[in-house]
Amino acid sequence: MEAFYTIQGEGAFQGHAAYFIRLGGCDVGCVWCDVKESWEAAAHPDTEVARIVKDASHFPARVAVVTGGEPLMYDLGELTRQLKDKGFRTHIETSGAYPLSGHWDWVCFSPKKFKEPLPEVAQAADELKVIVYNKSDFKWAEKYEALVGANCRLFLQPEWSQQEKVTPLIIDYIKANPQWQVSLQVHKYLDIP
Ligand SMILES: C[S@@+](CC[C@H](N)C(=O)[O-])C[C@H]1O[C@@H](n2cnc3c(N)ncnc32)[C@H](O)[C@@H]1O
Ligand SMILES: Nc1nc2[nH]cc(C(=O)O)c2c(=O)[nH]1
Ligand code: SF4
Ligand SMILES: [Mg+2]
Repeated sequence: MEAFYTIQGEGAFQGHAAYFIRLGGCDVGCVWCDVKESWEAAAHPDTEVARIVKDASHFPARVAVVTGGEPLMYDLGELTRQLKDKGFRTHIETSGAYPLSGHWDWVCFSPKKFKEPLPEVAQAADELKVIVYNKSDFKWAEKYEALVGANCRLFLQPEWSQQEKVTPLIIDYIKANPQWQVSLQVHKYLDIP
């Protein structure tokens, strides 16, 4: 759908320069999704994997973040192979609703109530990032905390439109459950992609 060089705004790599590769297509249907224009894969032109990787190589950072849409709707073996050949660390942002494919240095798993995630993705997660839209999402976070591995980093991220309401709840929750960290979408505050 698009690719852009920016600062990772969320989670464990927040603040690091990275090349984002956004794949079109998603049927998870999050009511608050901040890239609904990505949902319809056919609305975006196909791009050759080699073209994507060549474009990425023009920038100095060697972290590529594959996102979407839901990137695991595709077999990501070839894309990640070519990125690794060019020296990139490969990171993925996924809801975990489709089987894991590709070779990843970092898996950010953000499970959604709108489409059941697969346990194999929870097991592979390096980072669990739960979006908090209302207070029922803390129970949802705990459900997935129990499914990820022992070394998985744990983040709670306010849903953008609800941040004034839910950020104070997140702060109280993390003070009581210090294994969790807060993740803010800093690119939105910085007004960068
Ligand atoms: C647009 S999604 C694309 C990747 C994948 N479909 C997923 O949901 O993980 C990228 C990240 O943005 C988060 N996100 C989407 N809409 C959001 C919103 N309104 N507020 C906060 N985070 C949001 C998702 O949870 C995910 O972690
Ligand atoms: N700067 C920036 N950081 C991000 N982290 C995850 C994003 C995503 O949409 O997957 C994202 C994004 O869209 N922009
Ligand atoms: S899974 Fe990701 S891309 Fe799909 S609707 Fe939800 S937030 Fe948007
Ligand atoms: Mg985004």
